[in-house]
Amino acid sequence: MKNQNVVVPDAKQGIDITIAMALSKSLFSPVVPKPLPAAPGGYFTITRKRFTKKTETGGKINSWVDSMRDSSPSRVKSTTPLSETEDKNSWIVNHPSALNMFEQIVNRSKGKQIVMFLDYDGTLSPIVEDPDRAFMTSEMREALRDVARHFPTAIVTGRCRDKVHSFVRLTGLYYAGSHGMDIKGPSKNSCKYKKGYQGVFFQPASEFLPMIDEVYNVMLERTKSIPGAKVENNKFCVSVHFRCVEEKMWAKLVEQVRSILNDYPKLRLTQGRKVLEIRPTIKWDKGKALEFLLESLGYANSTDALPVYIGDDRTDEDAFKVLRNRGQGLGILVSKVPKETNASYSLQEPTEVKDFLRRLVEWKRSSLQGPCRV
Ligand SMILES: O=P(O)(O)OC[C@H]1O[C@H](O[C@H]2O[C@H](CO)[C@@H](O)[C@H](O)[C@H]2O)[C@H](O)[C@@H](O)[C@@H]1O
Repeated sequence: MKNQNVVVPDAKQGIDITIAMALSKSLFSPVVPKPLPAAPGGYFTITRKRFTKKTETGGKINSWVDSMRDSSPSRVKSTTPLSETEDKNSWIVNHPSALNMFEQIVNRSKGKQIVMFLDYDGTLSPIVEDPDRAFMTSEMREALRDVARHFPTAIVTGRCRDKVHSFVRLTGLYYAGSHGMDIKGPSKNSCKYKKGYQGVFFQPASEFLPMIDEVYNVMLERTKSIPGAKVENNKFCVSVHFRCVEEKMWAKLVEQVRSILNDYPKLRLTQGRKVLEIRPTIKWDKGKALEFLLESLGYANSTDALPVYIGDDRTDEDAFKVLRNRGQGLGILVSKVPKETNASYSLQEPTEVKDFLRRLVEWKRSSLQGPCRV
């Protein structure tokens, strides 16, 4: 065993690394983030100790495989046994539909600048089997384009930034790829949000690039014998998809990932929707990316902004948590089923996200026109 704590990063060290890298890598970013508080990671992470013990004692690998079955945040657990309908009812009371609560939401934005943060997969595009074909509808693109015309807007995704850009195909937005480890703002000319804007570019994990490339190639090789497994190079992280892998092969897949982690102690493992993600141990996630972007926009500690974050995945919980802890802004979880979440509102699926975005634009347009005059 080379390393004992691959998955749970040393928070203090992570912050130091992040800041040191921000300062030392001569990034073209005009914005260097202040040290951020070490919030607990919101990932589903498996400590190396637990992972190893269970796999090496044989047979216990099932517990890991069990967790793979439930790739999204776990369903709400209650101490009082509730029927499924009651469970769903109480959840929806606590996480009402953002469409039904639209008036309340825009009322909260009075006198504030709404800043939109949107996850990609499962939020702007429906979940599909082939990650390379997770396209947005043209209606969604239109709604997103209109939103970005009226509000500062960022796409925050686990995907490689270039890939998500090729799906979204819109300028004038911030793109935060690789779970926020690759942030690029709009070009100077296409940015309408900030006076004197000089561009934003931030890659807190840049030193991991060669390692991630290596791991991607090794992982490709090691998963060749597992039908349906797909390995995706997301630049600062590697995704190992098991959506199309037969369940009986999951244990083998986990073994392959585990052997990689043994060889690369500076990497950790997290889990998304039917996907295992190998990423650097630095303390950086979608929540940190959200804070960084708010700061870049000039809303670091400001009460003048209302950040709205919409996402469907476990990794989006880091951003929901940041909003909850700041007591500012609102998180909207995209889900058809009750899930444990730090979000305050819900939407069922990407089509509802599109409706919400459209309503925001309509509301903004009508508020710009002001009251009707006769
Ligand atoms: O942060 P996100 O934008 O939600 O990205 C997270 C991962 O999304 C993609 O995988 C997921 O969507 C695929 C297409 O619908 C689906 O086939 C897969 O099962 C999902 O996990 C993407 O391919 C990953 O690289 C992202 O990390």
